[in-house]
Amino acid sequence: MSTSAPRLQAQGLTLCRRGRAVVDAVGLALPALGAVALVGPNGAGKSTLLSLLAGLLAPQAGRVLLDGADLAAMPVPCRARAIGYMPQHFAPHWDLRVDELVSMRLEGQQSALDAGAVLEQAGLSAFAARHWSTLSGGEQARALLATVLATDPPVLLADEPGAALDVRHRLALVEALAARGRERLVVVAMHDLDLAFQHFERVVVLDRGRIALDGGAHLLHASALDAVFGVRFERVAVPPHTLLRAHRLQGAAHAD
Ligand SMILES: Nc1ncnc2c1ncn2[C@@H]1O[C@H](COP(=O)(O)OP(=O)(O)OP(=O)(O)O)[C@@H](O)[C@H]1O
Repeated sequence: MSTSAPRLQAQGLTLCRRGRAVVDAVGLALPALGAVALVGPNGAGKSTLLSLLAGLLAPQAGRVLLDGADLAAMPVPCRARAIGYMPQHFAPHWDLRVDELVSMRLEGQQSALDAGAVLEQAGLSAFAARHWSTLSGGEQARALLATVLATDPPVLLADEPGAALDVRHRLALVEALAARGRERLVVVAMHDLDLAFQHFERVVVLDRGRIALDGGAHLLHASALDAVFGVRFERVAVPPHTLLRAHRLQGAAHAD
């Protein structure tokens, strides 16, 4: 991962919900190039942190800097061009055709591709004339990601983009995102720890709103990983990788 000046930076980022900090004084420096996986148990604050980094939520304390400038003070169109955001759930108000929806999302963005080309690249041409609501969750996710990628944002923040994908498409997606990290900054919230450690050069582990671990594949061996997820991980050597097999802790309840 590059050591140049951060492209995106979180400083003391805090957001409270129902009197509890769900993102708690998070500091993070993310360079212009790199693929970062954001992992953590359910409710750890991954989606909230991504929304804060995208400027979609305003923090109660702290700030986000994009190329050193305060994101909150930046006009929304500038943010929208700089930061591509793929939400966990996307349901348009209007049930448009897939090609209409992709066209609308490309409007005003500097994309060299039109909707037809975006859908073709994603292997989704056959869905162009279908209404969005008739696509499966995985087909929607693939169309959405292809659309976001077509706008080529310097920063891409994706919230569990592979959650609805079958194993082949999930692998293709993770490989594409990791490859994109060689040219741009990509931050992906995800649950699959094996994919995160195998494909992403940096893994940020969030626990109850705080960064518990932040580093490369060596974190696989950190005992803190077991504590964060409330399981015992068996490290299984499958050269060249180490895979994690989770075992439930006997007789110990993990506090949520
Ligand atoms: N609108 C809201 N109102 C109240 N609490 C919220 C709201 N949105 C999120 N939360 C709470 O904030 C915490 C963090 O939620 P967040 O969605 O960021 O977690 P996450 O790590 O993305 O979880 P998951 O892996 O389950 O998607 C959770 O405890 C959640 O219940």
